Amino acid sequence: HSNRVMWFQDLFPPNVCPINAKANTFYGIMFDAGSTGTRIHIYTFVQKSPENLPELEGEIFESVKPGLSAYADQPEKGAETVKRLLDMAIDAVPPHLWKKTPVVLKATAGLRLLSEEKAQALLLEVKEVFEESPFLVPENSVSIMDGSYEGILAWITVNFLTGQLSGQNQHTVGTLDLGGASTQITFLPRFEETLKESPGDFLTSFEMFNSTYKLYTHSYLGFGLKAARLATLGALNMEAADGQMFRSSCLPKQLEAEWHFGGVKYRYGGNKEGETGFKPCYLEVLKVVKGKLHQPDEIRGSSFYAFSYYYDRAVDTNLIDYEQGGVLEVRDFERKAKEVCDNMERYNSASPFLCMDLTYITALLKEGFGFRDNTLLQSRPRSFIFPCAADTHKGRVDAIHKTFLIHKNFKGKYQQEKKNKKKQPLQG
Ligand SMILES: O=c1[nH]cnc2c1ncn2[C@@H]1O[C@H](COP(=O)(O)OP(=O)(O)O)[C@@H](O)[C@H]1O
Ligand SMILES: [Ca+2]
Repeated sequence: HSNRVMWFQDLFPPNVCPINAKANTFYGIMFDAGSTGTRIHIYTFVQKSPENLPELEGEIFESVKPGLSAYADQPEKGAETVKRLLDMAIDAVPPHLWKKTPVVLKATAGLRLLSEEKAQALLLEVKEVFEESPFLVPENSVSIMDGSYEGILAWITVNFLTGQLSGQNQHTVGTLDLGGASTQITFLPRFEETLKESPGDFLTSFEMFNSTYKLYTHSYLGFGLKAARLATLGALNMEAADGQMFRSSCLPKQLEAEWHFGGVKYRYGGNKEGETGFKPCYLEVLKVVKGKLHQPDEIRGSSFYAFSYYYDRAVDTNLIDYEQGGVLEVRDFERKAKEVCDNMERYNSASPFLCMDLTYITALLKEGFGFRDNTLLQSRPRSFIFPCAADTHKGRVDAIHKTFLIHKNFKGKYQQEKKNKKKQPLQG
C-alpha cells in the first residue's frame, strides 16, 4: 500500500501538482483508442467551491501498442489490452470513489477504417470489460469519436490552456494534428470569405463560456502518417495484401521488410534497380495528396500549432527540442526531407520510413493544405502547456483535450453548419 502512495507522489510532487483525496476530489477515466496505440488518462479534479468549475489537478497516464484496430479479428484480445490498463485505475482511484468515477473510451481513425462489423465487435468487448469493472459506465461510454469533434477538442485544448479563450483579446491559434490514420485541421476563420467558400460540413459552431465559436475543422480519414505510407506504397485498403511486394523510391534501395497495420500484414521494400531520393519520392507522395484536400486561402498567412507526428518527426530530426518543442517553418520539413532522402545510407539507423514520412509531411502541408514555405508552425510537447503531465509522456500534446470529454461542466454542445451547397468530392 505504501508503495502505491510513493509512486503516486513521484508522478505529482505535492508542491507542483498537489493531489490529496479530499471530499471535493473526483476522478475520471478516459481511454484514447488511437490507430497506433491505446492510452489511459486517469484525471483528478478538485472543486474548490460549489460556484467554481472543477479544476484539473493531476493525471496518470499509460499507453500500450498496438492500437485496438490491430485486433480487428480478435476482439477479445483487444479488449484484454484495455482491461490491463483499467487495472491501473483500480490502484489509482480510492475504492470509495470507484462507483462515482466514470470510464469512457473514444476510438479514432483506426476503428473508423475498419468495417462496421469488426469495429462494433471490438467496442462491444470493451463495453463488457467496463461493465465488469467497479467504475461508473455512462450511456454510450464506448464509441467512435466523430472526426470534427476530434478537431475542435484539440483546438479548444490548445487555446484554452494557453489562455486564449478567457481574456478579451482572443488571438486563437489553429491546430494541426497528424495521427496514424487520420489528420485534422482546425482554426477560427477571421474572414467572411472563408465561411462562404468552405464546404458546409467543414464549419462547426459550438458554445463555451458564453461565447459561440464557428470553427473550420475537418478530419481527413486515410491521411494520417501510417495510412499515408500505405497509400504511397499503393497498398491502402488492400485486405488481401499477402505476398505482394510494395516498392517505393522513398525507401532504402536494398530494404525488404514486413509491416503490420490495422491487422493486415504488408511486404514492402526499396526500388532495387530504379530511382530513390527526394525527387522521385516527392512525386510518389504527391499522388496521395494533390487535389484531395480543401485549401482555405486564409491559412496561408497564419501560424498553426502542430502536434502528434508533426512533433515526433520534428524531434526525430533535431528540428526542435524534445522537452521545449519549438517554432519551425514548413520549409524546414522540406529541407530535412531532402537531407534524409538523398542520403538514405547515412540514416539507416533511423526508421526506414523517415524519408517517406518527412516527404509526406512536406507535401501534405504545401500541396495538401496549401501552406506557404514560410508558414510558422509551433510544435510543443504536451508538458509545455500541461505541466502536471507525467514524465512518461512529456512528448505529447494532443491528449489533453480528453479532459473536456469527462469534465462534467463542459457540455461540448456543437452543431455542424448546414448549407445547401453541393458536397465537394473530398475525402473525410
Ligand atoms: O496521449 C498520447 N500519448 C502518446 N501519444 C499520443 C497521445 N495522443 C496522441 N499521441 C500521438 O498521436 C500520434 C499517433 O496517432 P493516433 O494513434 O492517435 O492515430 P489516430 O489519431 O489517427 O487514430 C503519435 O504522434 C502520438 O505521439
Ligand atoms: Ca489521435
